[in-house]
Amino acid sequence: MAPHVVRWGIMATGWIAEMFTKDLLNDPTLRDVFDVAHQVVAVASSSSKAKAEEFIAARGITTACSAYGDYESLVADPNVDVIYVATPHSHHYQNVRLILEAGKNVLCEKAFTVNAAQTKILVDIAREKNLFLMEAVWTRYFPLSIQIRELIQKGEIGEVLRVIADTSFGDDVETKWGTKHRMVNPDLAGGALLDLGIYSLTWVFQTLYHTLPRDQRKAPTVSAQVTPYHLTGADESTTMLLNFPTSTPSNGPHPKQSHGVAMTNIRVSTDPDEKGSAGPAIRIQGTKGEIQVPGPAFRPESYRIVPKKGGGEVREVQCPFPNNGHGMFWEADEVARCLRDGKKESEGLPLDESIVIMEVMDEVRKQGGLTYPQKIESTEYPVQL
Ligand SMILES: NC(=O)C1=CN([C@@H]2O[C@H](COP(=O)(O)OP(=O)(O)OC[C@H]3O[C@@H](n4cnc5c(N)ncnc54)[C@H](OP(=O)(O)O)[C@@H]3O)[C@@H](O)[C@H]2O)C=CC1
Ligand SMILES: O=C1OC[C@@H](O)[C@H](O)[C@H]1O
Repeated sequence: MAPHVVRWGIMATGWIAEMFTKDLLNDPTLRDVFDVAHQVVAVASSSSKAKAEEFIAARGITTACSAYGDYESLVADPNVDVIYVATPHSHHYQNVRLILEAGKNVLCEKAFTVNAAQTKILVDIAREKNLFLMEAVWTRYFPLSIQIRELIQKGEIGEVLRVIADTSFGDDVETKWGTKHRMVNPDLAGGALLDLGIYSLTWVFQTLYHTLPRDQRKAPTVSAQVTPYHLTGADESTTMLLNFPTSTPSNGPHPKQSHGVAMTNIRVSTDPDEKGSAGPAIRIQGTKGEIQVPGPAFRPESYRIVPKKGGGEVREVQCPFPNNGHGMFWEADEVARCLRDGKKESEGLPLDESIVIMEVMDEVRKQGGLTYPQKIESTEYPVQL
């Protein structure tokens, strides 16, 4: 049977838009996907039409593809099924709302928005208008993540009681990021938490929360420490301790709760010598053993199942990225299947889970005194940023 083809519009022409588009153009059959396929039919740049044209040419797109010099024209294009939003997180609320108001489906880069209030409004609008909406947390859709979630659900490592996840870059922050780059610029909702901490939280949530039946998923309590970057006030280091209550009785005498330790830092690294000497970026610890995942947390290539002493051999599982892909095609395949099947959200990251994670980040920011300019925290629409 012919694959279901989804027609994509790309909003913005920066780094991740390039990576995502390359993956859309990667032949799905080379990753054993035969039921869906992708076409890039429009690209919009807020800078100029020429920039969108250059992007299309540089990606080698030879099928019909419109170039727009503003985002409004993209959302009005009747040929587009779904728009991928690749602007800085400061702009996601305004951009996604523009798309939803125009009646189109959306895949929006992480972090979904600046705060939970913005996410909730977008979710409400998508639901009211019966549109598809998904936060583009690509890591969730890797076969590696799916396998690990299934192993946990099958009880491979027993009851999971603690997860430690780190997503940290050991950068010379002043030299590498200065004050204007989106990584550290408060006007663009910069900082470690929203950019990288979301991956540590993804690991904590996809193992301790998402693996439970929906009616047993409960928001965690949070305690956090935040260190501001002295030049801009955006966070350069955030450490979070999450406590998840569980409603099911434990299989032993231990307490009915699990802990997540989610860390992010842009001055010290998960992997300082880039040889893995520091050990796994993620440890998922259960009563029968643990699963270890070498970093980076956003794009791991392997994992290890380490049974408790006497429980069997250590097993190493490699999860390569087919055809030199970046790995974003798996989330795109998920979007295509949801659209084909008439689903309005993805099971891999339901909208209510995105909201809970945004609420956790709100609480972390509150405890750490991390604020952004009112203009980008606002739920007002439309606002020119
Ligand atoms: N999933 C992943 O692995 C990754 C996700 N990301 C996420 O993607 C988003 C974009 O990141 P990235 O591509 O690295 O960023 P870039 O700065 O490379 O690109 C952002 C693009 O957004 C558009 N834009 C619109 N308004 C502004 C503005 N005021 N300032 C800057 N850019 C603007 C520009 O495109 P134009 O001029 O064409 O409109 C710009 O090129 C972020 O939310 C980030 O968290 C980033 C990296 C990796
Ligand atoms: O989402 C991301 O993942 C990859 C990192 O290199 C990037 O800074 C971040 O935005």
